[in-house]
Amino acid sequence: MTHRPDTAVKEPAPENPVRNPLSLEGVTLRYPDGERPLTALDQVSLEVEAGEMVAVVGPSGSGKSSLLAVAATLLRADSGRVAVAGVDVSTLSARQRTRLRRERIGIVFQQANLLPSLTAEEQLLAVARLRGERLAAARPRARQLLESVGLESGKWHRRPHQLSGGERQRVNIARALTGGPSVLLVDEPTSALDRQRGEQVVELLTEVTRRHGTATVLVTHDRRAAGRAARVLTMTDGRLS
Ligand SMILES: Nc1ncnc2c1ncn2[C@@H]1O[C@H](COP(=O)(O)OP(=O)(O)OP(=O)(O)O)[C@@H](O)[C@H]1O
Repeated sequence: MTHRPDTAVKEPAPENPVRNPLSLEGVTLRYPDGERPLTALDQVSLEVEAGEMVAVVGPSGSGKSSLLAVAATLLRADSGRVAVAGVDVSTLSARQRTRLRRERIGIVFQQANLLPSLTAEEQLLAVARLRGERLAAARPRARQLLESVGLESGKWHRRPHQLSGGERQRVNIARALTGGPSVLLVDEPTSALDRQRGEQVVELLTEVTRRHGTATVLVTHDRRAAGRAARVLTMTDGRLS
């Protein structure tokens, strides 16, 4: 059986993107570390526009993942302002932050953190269900997304262990796009992949950013991958330049 995407289901219109999808102003983040707290982010400011991909490079321990965690509203900044889709996240309750994250932010981690017992399609449906979507609407959208990230329809019913690393990362990206996010945060998506597959995934991210109009932040050690971004910023000891 072949699965044809329902062409009546539209992607979020990139021509009508959210204004100010992601903005960080003078953000500082400290972790408790013995006597003196460790400053992981030091007055970091960053604005990413809809349809723009910004790469963040820098040595290990410089604060790249911390930046993503703060932008994802998973960690609260000690000072400064983080706004997602124009909303200052410090004004929100924990519940409102979770909702904002579900509705506005797509997150792609280093390893594709897929649920082992679910098929590719079910990974996306599980997210749609959390968002309260009906299966009848969610299924065609899930299939459209899987198709748009280049996963062949014959593989939509495979579980993660039956997919290659590159295919898993495609499912991971499709899952992150399920809610039609304004912001896409991506942490080292190529680290588990060989060079060719890594390049394909970065190519896919540039395409997704353009087509879905996301404000994308790509954290990577890979200078070549970073070169595909509109801007490349460097993190050094918690400072972004
Ligand atoms: N939960 C934590 N508690 C205390 N210190 C932490 C915690 N998480 C990270 N750090 C420290 O904060 C600094 C920044 O870490 P972060 O993970 O953001 O760096 P990174 O640039 O993403 O590194 P890598 O490239 O190795 O993933 C490091 O010095 C790290 O040891």
